[in-house]
Amino acid sequence: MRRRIATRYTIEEENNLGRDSVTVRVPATSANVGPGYDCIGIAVDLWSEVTVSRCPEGDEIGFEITAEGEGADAMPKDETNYLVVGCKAAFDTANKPLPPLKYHVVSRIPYARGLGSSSAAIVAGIIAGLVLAGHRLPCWGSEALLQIAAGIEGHPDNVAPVIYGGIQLGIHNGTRWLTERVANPPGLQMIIFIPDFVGKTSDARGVLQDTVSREDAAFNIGRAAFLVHAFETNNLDNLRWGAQDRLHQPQRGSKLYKYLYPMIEAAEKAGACCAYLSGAGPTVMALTSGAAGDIFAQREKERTDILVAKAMIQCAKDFGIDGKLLVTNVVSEGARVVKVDPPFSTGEITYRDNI
Ligand SMILES: Nc1ncnc2c1ncn2[C@@H]1O[C@H](COP(=O)(O)OP(=O)(O)O)[C@@H](O)[C@H]1O
Ligand SMILES: N[C@@H](CCOP(=O)(O)O)C(=O)O
Repeated sequence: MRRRIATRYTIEEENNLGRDSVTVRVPATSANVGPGYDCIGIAVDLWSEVTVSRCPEGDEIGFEITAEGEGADAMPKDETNYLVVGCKAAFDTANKPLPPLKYHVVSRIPYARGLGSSSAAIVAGIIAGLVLAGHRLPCWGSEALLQIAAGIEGHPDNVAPVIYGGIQLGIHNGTRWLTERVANPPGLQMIIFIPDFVGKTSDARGVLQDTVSREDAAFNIGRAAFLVHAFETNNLDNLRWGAQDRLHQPQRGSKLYKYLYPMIEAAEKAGACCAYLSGAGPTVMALTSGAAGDIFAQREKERTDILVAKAMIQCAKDFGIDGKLLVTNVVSEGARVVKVDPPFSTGEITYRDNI
């Protein structure tokens, strides 16, 4: 049963009290957009939900992680799970000991496929921990949540869009992580081929050389500028050039994912604005434009998603790779609390979803 916090507290005081249970929704993300290795990422309209609750008094099981959906069996069920790592970081920040907690994940983000399941878990854990601990972070100008999350993950291209949604440009300025939102052109769709096999980011980072030539660096700088300009000006024809990369795709393509360049070529030939390796792979992401409102209400001859999807599926077949094809959108909103006990809403103020 939902308990309410006694009315002797002001709303501000009440919101800073710890909670018993919280549910956080976190989006998938597509990092390394084209040349944006370790810095440009996009939030994907595909969400997991994590509930973290304090163990009730007298509970004999104590700490527990349960999961359903994508990667439910494979994900760690001990303190190495990023949900716990994130939650612990939040309690550390609040200067409070981590209490025994129960974690339940409804996982819809494909596990270790290049769609940011690990960053989603880190951010969900941090937000859940902050709410349970009743601790508020400064955000405007200092973006403390980003500092904690990127500090754990080591790069901002997944965690920034998980937190803020949309298309994010993240850097480290030597002291702290910064991220900025880039315009999300209306009608952009994501056509995503997700192979059935796992590709761990740690392994895929291992195939990259430590140095790059001046020519390749210049190539990527120009492409990254073109990419951001294309998003900002809605000049989607330029995404084709803006998504080209020499920093990680050629290495990962030749050593790990032979289908990568043929699939990019097939998607672009079928009408995609661009295609690239999502995160560290094995997923391939194609972006198409022209979705007007709900795509199912749009005339098929005006849609490119079906042709691009078919071309990517055919390419996977040619390479003997099983997988699934998902069509979804860029999402402008990031992680959020969807349920909390006791709730934040009072008799006076009701928050979205009545949380
Ligand atoms: N809650 C979690 N969800 C997903 N991955 C987790 C979680 N906790 C720890 N991990 C680790 O993160 C790895 C997945 O991350 P990664 O290889 O970067 O792929 P992804 O692209 O899905 O983020 C797993 O192999 C696992 O070792
Ligand atoms: N910049 C990182 C991105 C990893 O993304 P993921 O979704 O595969 O975890 C890298 O290339 O290693």
